[in-house]
Formats: sequence, structure tokens, C-alpha cells
Amino acid sequence: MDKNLIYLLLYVTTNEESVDSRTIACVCATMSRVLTIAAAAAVVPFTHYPNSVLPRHVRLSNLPSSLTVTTHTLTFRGRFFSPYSSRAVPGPADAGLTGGFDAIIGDGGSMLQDAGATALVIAGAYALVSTFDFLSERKLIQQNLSRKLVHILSGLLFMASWPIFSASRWARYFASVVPLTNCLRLVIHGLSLATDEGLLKSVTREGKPEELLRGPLYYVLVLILSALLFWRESPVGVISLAMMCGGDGIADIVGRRFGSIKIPYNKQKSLAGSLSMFVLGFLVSIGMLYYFSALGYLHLDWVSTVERVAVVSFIATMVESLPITPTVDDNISVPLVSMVVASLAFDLLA
Ligand SMILES: C/C(=C\COP(=O)(O)O)CCC[C@H](C)CCC[C@H](C)CCCC(C)C
Ligand SMILES: Nc1ccn([C@@H]2O[C@H](COP(=O)(O)OP(=O)(O)O)[C@@H](O)[C@H]2O)c(=O)n1
Repeated sequence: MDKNLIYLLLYVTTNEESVDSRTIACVCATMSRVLTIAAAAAVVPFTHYPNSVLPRHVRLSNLPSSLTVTTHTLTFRGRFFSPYSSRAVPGPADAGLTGGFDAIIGDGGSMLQDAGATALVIAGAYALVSTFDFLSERKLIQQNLSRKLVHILSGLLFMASWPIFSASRWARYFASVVPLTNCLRLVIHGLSLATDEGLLKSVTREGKPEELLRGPLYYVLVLILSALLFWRESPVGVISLAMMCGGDGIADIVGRRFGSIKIPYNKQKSLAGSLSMFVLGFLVSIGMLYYFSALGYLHLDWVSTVERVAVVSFIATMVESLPITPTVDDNISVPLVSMVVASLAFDLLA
């Protein structure tokens, strides 16, 4: 483990009040490593899932015409196997490959659509945080409940916004700008380079700026990774975010209120919290998978999908119930374990 990471962990675990230049340097160094990983993940769609960069409308002829996103310069002919379908998905008869330079950048219409969608979702993120700041500021909602509702809603609404982006291969990068913007916001305010009381009130436990550099920062980094690595092409990212946002979020809310029976190996957590995480994580995963299937992005065999999601939910719940160590936050462990298990279940064992 390199010295920057050690400095960062020392800073995070010791909760130093002041942030010195050494810490800033190591946070930047660590952030650069994380963003490098995200950049590396960005390459995957072009190497591992060439099909995933196909415009959606050419792969799913049954997509309702109102939902068909047409990129005039990019059409394909023939039959394609969606990565998550057991049957060939016939492309529309009139399709024909035009490709060429246009195939690389997509048409201006797609980029305009993606830029507009990005601006809209960024505004939505700001509105969400401001709304819960308003509610907690006026004591209409407890600060901890506010944080958890932001935790639950942010990622799920971000994921739900993915269909408004175009069918272009660049859409996932535009979408990733939303969590990236919030990542920068968290780092700037977490390092006390600027002050945003509303942000602190709606996403931290105690209102300390350095709290932004842990759970919330890991959370938005996972959103970036899921969008770049899996996007709406794969159930893996959908399930992982459903478990992090829906499952882990509800565990806190239910566990604090009804968690009288503690987990034998972790007295900080309760059976009620873990049970609620399993149930809601499962239901939100199935709900989001149905959402993307209904919009034509996924074709899933639902009997095996329900079984696989149940396995992912159970394992993610077990991981979440483990004592949080200063180095491994459950905003890291839950989604990453969900990604690994879901990838095994849907890709390798399919
Ligand atoms: C409170 C959050 C994480 C803390 O987790 P934990 O410590 O309770 O385990 C979530 C932080 C959310 C972030 C500040 C805003 C993220 C916005 C998102 C990228 C886009 C949402 C768009 C949608 C349309 C509202
Ligand atoms: N499985 C769980 C998870 C959380 N909880 C309750 O929720 C509180 C916060 O959980 P947590 O430390 O996982 O919170 P976050 O890290 O998710 O913000 C715990 O201290 C418990 O009171 C629970 O009872 N059972």
C-alpha cells in the first residue's frame, strides 16, 4: 500500500480536524488512481462488449416507436445477440451499416441530446440535495433520515435517468459527468476549500466536512464505475446500485428503528436491518431490471433472474452486516461484492 494511501487512511481514520498540504496531496494522488481505474473501465465497452456500443434501437425491434432513439448516421443490419438475451434479437429490416467517421462520434443530435440530459440530471442532483437540506434545516426531517433518503434516492434516480441519454456509445460518458461533478463537489467541500452548509446537513452524520470524503465520495465513485463499466447494457450495474442505494439505505432506516435483536457477530447491526436490506435490495433490483427490460434495454429470463438476484442480495446483505473497518466502507464493499457476484451469476454461469 503506497504512502499516499497510508496518509489518506491515517487522515480518514484519525479524523484530523485540519487538512494539511500532505493530506491534500495524498487525496489528490488517490483520487487520480481512482479516476484512472474509472478511465480504464471506460475502455471495457470498446473491448469486451462491442455490441454494447450498438444503438439500442437497432437491437430491439420491439422497442416502442415512441422510445426508439434514432441516430441517423449509425444503423446496423442483421441479427444481434443482446449480451443478456438467450435469443437473437432481430434488427429492423431497413437497417444498414453506415459506419465511418460518423460512427465514431455519432451525429450532432445524439451529442446535443446527451449534453441536455447531463445538464438536466446535474440540476436534478442539486435540487435533490437542496430539497433535503431545506427539510432538515427546518427540522421537518431528522438529519440522519435526510442523509439516508439522499443515499437511497440519488443513485436510483441517477440510474432511472439513463434512458434519457442517447443510444450513442458516448452516452455513458456524458451520464458519468453527473456523479463526477458531484465527486468534485464533495472533494472541494470535504477539503474545506469551500463551504456548503446545505450539502453538509443533507449528506453527513455530524456536519463535518471531512465526512464528505468517505461514504458520499465512495458512493459517487461507484456510480461513475457502474455507469462506465456496465451502463444500461447489463443487469450487473443495475443490481449493484440497487443494493448500494436501496438495500444499504433501508438497512440503516429500519435497523435504527426496529433493530433490537442484534447480529451475533456484529452488535452494531441488527437482524431487522439486514433482513430489510435483503428484501428491499432484492425488490429494488427486480424493479430496476424490469424498468430497463420494459424500455427494451435488457432481455432477461425472469425465472433465472429472480434466483440470481436473490443470491446477490443475500451475499451483499451478509457483507453489509460485517463490522465496518476504517478502510472498507460498505459503500465500497456492498456494490463491489454485488458486481462480482452478479457478474458471475449473469455472465460466467449463464
Ligand atoms: C448521502 C450519500 C452517501 C452517504 O452514504 P452513507 O455514509 O450514508 O453510507 C449520497 C451522496 C449523494 C451525492 C451528494 C449526490 C449524488 C447525485 C447523483 C450523482 C445524481 C442524482 C441525480 C438524480 C436525478 C437526483
Ligand atoms: N444491517 C444493519 C445496518 C444498519 N443498522 C443500523 O443503522 C446504523 C447505521 O448503519 P451503518 O453504519 O451501516 O450506516 P451507513 O454506513 O450505511 O451510513 C447502525 O448503527 C444500526 O443502528 C442495523 O441495525 N442493521
